[in-house]
Amino acid sequence: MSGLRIELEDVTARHPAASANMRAAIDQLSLTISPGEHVAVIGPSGAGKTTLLQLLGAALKPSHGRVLMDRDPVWSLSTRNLQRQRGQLFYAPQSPPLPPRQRVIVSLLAAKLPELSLWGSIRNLIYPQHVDEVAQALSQFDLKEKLWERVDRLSGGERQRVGLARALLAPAKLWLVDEPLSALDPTRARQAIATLVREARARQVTLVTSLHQVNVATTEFPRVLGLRDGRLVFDLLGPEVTQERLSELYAQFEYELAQVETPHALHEVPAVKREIRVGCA
Ligand SMILES: Nc1ncnc2c1ncn2[C@@H]1O[C@H](COP(=O)(O)OP(=O)(O)OP(=O)(O)O)[C@@H](O)[C@H]1O
Repeated sequence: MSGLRIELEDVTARHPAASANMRAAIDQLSLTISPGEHVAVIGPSGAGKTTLLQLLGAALKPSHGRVLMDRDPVWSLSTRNLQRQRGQLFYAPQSPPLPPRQRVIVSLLAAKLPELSLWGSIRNLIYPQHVDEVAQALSQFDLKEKLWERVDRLSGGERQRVGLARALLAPAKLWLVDEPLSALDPTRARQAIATLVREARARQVTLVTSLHQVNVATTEFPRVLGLRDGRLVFDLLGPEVTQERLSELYAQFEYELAQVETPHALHEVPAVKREIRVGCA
């Protein structure tokens, strides 16, 4: 399966709940992402990173401009064809909405739904299939022992990694991953992103990830987009993202940049920190 080509043509977007006097969340943005490309999106809080991923995933309709997937303008497609296009995407939100009482295995199998028949989907809920495939995906994120665990008995970091492991099961040509490292300590974060990038490359899928960890973006991703106030400040190769460029992008938000761990600090992290445990039943 090869990756999806995706284009934004002069796109402006507002959230339906945003007040009328608020600036557009994405403002006149044009962009082409080639099949199989790996792109990181960085920028201060509120820059529009999540909104950009929602636009790329045809989850938010632009108020102006066009979104094209494999050259098809998605918002001109019939409902059926739009659904078919969406079936080619995998979207991992920052906090994966995993049903609390569900087993991890069932949560991962849900990612396969676009390729399963109705009967296959129902059967999977009652008698989970593809156990080896799910175990393999979990082991990539060091979670193999959690296969039959309930989702609400996982830590925040484990839930986030389960959310990422779902990508490996999805029959998708485009992975859109929103801040995948927010609940992970630096060591786990580095492992998780390396796995994501490696598996995306092996499958030739297009990967777009928003990140707060600037050093991870510039070292792991060949292309880095700098977003601020809904506008593209830069579109550069990873090594071209200099300190000056970052200072410009994060001006007045330097404290966000300061919180991002440096590659040097990464080596100093001695061990995996405890991850926050949430929602224990
Ligand atoms: N559901 C929503 N309703 C109304 N406004 C929204 C909504 N989601 C985001 N916005 C607004 O759109 C703008 C861009 O938000 P977005 O979440 O895309 O930024 P971000 O770069 O992902 O931020 P963060 O790094 O904090 O997650 C912000 O001004 C935000 O307040």
